[in-house]
Amino acid sequence: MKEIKHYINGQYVGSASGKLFDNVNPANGKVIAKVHEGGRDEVDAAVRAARAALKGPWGKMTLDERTRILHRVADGINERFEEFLEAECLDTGKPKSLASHIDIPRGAANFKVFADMIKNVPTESFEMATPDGAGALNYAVRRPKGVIGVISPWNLPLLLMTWKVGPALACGNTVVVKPSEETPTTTALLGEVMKEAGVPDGVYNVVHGFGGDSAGAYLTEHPQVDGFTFTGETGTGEVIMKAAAKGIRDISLELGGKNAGLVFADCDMDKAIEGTMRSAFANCGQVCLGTERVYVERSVFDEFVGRLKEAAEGLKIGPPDDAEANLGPLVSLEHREKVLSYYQKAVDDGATVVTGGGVPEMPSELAGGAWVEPTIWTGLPDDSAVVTDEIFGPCCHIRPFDTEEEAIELANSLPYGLASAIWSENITRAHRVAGQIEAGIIWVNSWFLRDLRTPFGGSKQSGVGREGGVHSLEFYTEMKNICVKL
Ligand SMILES: NC(=O)C1=CN([C@@H]2O[C@H](COP(=O)(O)OP(=O)(O)OC[C@H]3O[C@@H](n4cnc5c(N)ncnc54)[C@H](O)[C@@H]3O)[C@@H](O)[C@H]2O)C=CC1
Ligand SMILES: O=C(O)/C=C/C=C(\O)C(=O)O
Repeated sequence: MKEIKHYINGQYVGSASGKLFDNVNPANGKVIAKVHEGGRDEVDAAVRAARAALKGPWGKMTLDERTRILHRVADGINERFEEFLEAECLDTGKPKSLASHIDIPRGAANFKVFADMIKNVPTESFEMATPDGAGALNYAVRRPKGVIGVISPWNLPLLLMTWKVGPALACGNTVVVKPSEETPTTTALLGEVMKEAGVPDGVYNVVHGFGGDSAGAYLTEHPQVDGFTFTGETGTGEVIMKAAAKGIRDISLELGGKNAGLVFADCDMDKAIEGTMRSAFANCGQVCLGTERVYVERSVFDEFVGRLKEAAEGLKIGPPDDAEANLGPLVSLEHREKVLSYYQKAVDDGATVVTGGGVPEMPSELAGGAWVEPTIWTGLPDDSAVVTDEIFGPCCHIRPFDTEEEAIELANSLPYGLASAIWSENITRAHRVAGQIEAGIIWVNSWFLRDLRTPFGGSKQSGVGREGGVHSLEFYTEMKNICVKL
């Protein structure tokens, strides 16, 4: 059986404890690899290697050399595209048609975009007057923050891990990555690409394991890590924030959401259906930006519900290699338990199940997989947990509204504030509503249209800080002002 090891100081190494855990293919429930579980020793070795590399060749490299190497990392991912694709789809079960358009290309782009950005974004300077009339000149310079702890989730494993590692390395930091225990493979494979691209040993380190009382917690408790970037559940974000408080380490947190889609009667209905379909069901609903609450203006409510039902029933459920499949399994049987508990709760709370609500019948070779039906509900009270909790499955609840004010109030009614999608052809209304939604990311007549230069992150309990564009540079560098008296 294949073993997945840590990548520390440029070498693949096993755990001193000899502890291994299973890496399971969620499409059929079969074990595909054994993964080494990191303990404090491995985390400590990785952090030490990262710290040494800061002082070594990486820290001494010119910006030109560093960014050329990061371009080679991106090229290396693209050259091994099929290998990354296969690995990502085995770990997650997601359709290859999806991962080949989103996950793997973005994994490569995350290195190129931030390598180019750090070379081109200027810093500030201010001339000032002084009492002696000679004046002074202030100018800011960026310096790497140091060793960054990267804790990444399982829903878009390569995409979200490199979304952090790309800018961190571009800014001259070194990293220790703790990928999700569910999806370790592409993070491990990236070590080979780093080596081939000429990234010095110790710059990119990976320690596998779980969160609490395992590699994740040991990393956040390690005093020699200078900052943490995390994507995942809000509760985990709180735990990481507490750990980072010791030693006053910086954090960037991209957390849960329960995102609202607002469909106005003046929308282009074809676009609204297509966009809501993607936002509710893409990646089997396992996207933090996804729409789990849909509010539809009453006059088009029945039409919208009918058309979304028809579209959801047209989804093809299947394994990664099925070229026609557009809905894979959930990431694990454990996660399916969580999603199915909400499917049951919806029924208990009096929902009308418009479509789905259960487990699809799959051929015998896939019967052990984490499959669920895409599901739509109407008729739930606003305080049902199905409407207030992040489910992270292929499902949404649709509720009518009567006025713009009511739609805005409903959208803002939860403690989350990650993303929202507004569907209206009245551009004045769209701007007006967008300005009032309490969320970090608003799409108008689109969803998941991503420009990597834009600020990305959540408000309220959906996150702390922004990454993307210059905001990534802000987080991954220390800005220093130098004031020169003339
Ligand atoms: N992209 C997102 O916004 C994601 C949201 N979620 C949400 O979270 C729910 C639970 O899924 P999980 O995989 O358990 O999410 P999680 O937030 O616990 O896991 C994400 C990462 O954090 C690590 N982690 C967990 N506890 C930690 C700790 N105490 N210290 C350091 N690292 C820790 C995990 O090992 C993993 O690498 C999902 O059902 C979904 O609702 C999960 C994954 C991604
Ligand atoms: O950076 C992106 O384009 C996608 C981000 C998605 C998430 O952060 C998520 O699903 O957690």
